Amino acid sequence: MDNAADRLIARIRSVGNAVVVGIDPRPSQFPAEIRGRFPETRAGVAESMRAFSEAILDVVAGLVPAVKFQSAFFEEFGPEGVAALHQAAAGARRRGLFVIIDGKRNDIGSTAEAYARGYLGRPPVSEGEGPSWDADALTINPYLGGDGIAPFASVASERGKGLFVLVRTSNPSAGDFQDLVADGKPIYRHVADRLVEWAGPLRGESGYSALGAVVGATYPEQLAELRAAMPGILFLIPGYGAQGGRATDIAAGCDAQGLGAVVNCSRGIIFAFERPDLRARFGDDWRAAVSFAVREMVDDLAANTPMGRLQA
Ligand SMILES: O=C(O)c1cc(=O)[nH]c(=O)n1[C@@H]1O[C@H](COP(=O)(O)O)[C@@H](O)[C@H]1O
Repeated sequence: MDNAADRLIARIRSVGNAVVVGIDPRPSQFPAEIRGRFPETRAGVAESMRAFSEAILDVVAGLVPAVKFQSAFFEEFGPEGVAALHQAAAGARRRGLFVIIDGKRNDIGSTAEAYARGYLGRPPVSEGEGPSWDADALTINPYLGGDGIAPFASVASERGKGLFVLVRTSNPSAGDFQDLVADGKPIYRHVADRLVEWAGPLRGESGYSALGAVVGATYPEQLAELRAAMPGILFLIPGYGAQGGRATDIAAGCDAQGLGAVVNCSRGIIFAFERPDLRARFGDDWRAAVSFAVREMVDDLAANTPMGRLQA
């Protein structure tokens, strides 16, 4: 079974950047062309989310290595929304993208097993049935400790899948609990240190583990501290763009070759057509604005972080 970190790094090398396009579909912001096509019923909005996601995937496939689907926006619309997520994730895989489902799941070990089988493995159904979700990677929450992580790590190892564990989140209240000091170090450092232990058995040929960490772009000091404390751990870095994180803040999250991190941007890319400068430039061609925003982010990261070395 191949290793998810190796697979993601191979895609990063092949496209020359480590941008993750975040698909966080907010229907009220969809282009009129898509909004006008579907009724405002639950099923209609879910259909519009599928159509919008597919259009974004058409634009970004071949430009970036990975996409991250924010499950919340799909779950909001019930079973129809979840079905739209399922179809969109399958569409991303068909286009050769590495698919991260952002569900921030976890629970007690025996329940976590079901999440792990569901998102990354196989449910107990007859052989002819495929996996339920077949994501390449899932975001998970470490609050329950080691027995909540173990089932995910075991399925990830068996099935060549990846995990991103919340270590230092990007939100304003991140420090409420994560910064509390226990036994001489903040909680996020405890999580980081345990994660390094959990990640060891999932290390791939690239030197990076399939068990990675979520570290926000909005706390650059902690990002640099965690990079030094967590060699061999891939970082999923959200917070670029709409939350204020800049490329210069992210630079310390990479290794000397420009590897070691993938950088998510959701609103800043998928709704780039709302920007007055891009509206003036591309008019109603909203896909062109999205494509421009991806290239702009790639260039920004290449110019201001070691990720420029990925283009060599
Ligand atoms: O796990 C995540 O992806 C995540 C962790 C975190 O600390 N901060 C964070 O913003 N995210 C997610 O990353 C995305 C950020 O979206 P934008 O702010 O629109 O780029 C959203 O889907 C968030 O739920």
